Amino acid sequence: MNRIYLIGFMGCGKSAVGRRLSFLLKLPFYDMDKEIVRQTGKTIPEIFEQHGEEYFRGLETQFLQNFKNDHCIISTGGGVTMRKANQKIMRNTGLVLFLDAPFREIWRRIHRDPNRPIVRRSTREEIEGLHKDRYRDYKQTAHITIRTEFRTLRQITQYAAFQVNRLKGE
Ligand SMILES: Nc1ncnc2c1ncn2[C@@H]1O[C@H](COP(=O)(O)OP(=O)(O)O)[C@@H](O)[C@H]1O
Ligand SMILES: O=C(O)C1=C[C@@H](OP(=O)(O)O)[C@@H](O)[C@H](O)C1
Ligand SMILES: [Mg+2]
Repeated sequence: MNRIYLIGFMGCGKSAVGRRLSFLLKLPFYDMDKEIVRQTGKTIPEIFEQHGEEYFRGLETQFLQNFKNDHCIISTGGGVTMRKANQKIMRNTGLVLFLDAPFREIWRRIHRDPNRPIVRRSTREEIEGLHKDRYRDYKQTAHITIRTEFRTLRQITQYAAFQVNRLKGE
């Protein structure tokens, strides 16, 4: 339980909250997407275009299987819960926080972002369907669900830190 994983749909705030939470809790921060970009030397869109989504999903699992650091915060990619093996690794090696943001807010944040290949190739309806399809996996993988609606990044970060300290008995 030494790691803190942030899970949730694209645009829910995993990377933004993860960075802030690492500062607040004085823990190292890793963004899974950025680690994959660093390891491959390719952007996420390039990996999708050159190797396909399934190859990218394998890189996510490899990251979780090979990652050795403890006492850190890891912001995952929004699709990491698609594989049960990934769910199991996260639940067994850390505290999993699900950032549960409303779809209309998610769409406002991501619909123009060129760095999310799944958004670029999909309609709003398809992305909303993906959000619905993945919701149960997020809930089942998480130890704690944090609803982000009507909360600022600062409030979400402080609440996440409170929950982490509460569960760690500090
Ligand atoms: N609670 C929030 N309030 C306002 N903006 C937010 C909030 N959470 C995330 N954002 C913004 O939304 C965008 C997507 O956030 P990001 O952390 O990249 O999401 P994820 O890593 O979950 O895909 C970023 O520009 C981020 O600053
Ligand atoms: O939801 C997904 O399948 C994905 C989410 C992305 O990360 P963010 O959730 O940080 O956007 C990134 O891993 C990739 O584009 C696939
Ligand atoms: Mg992110």
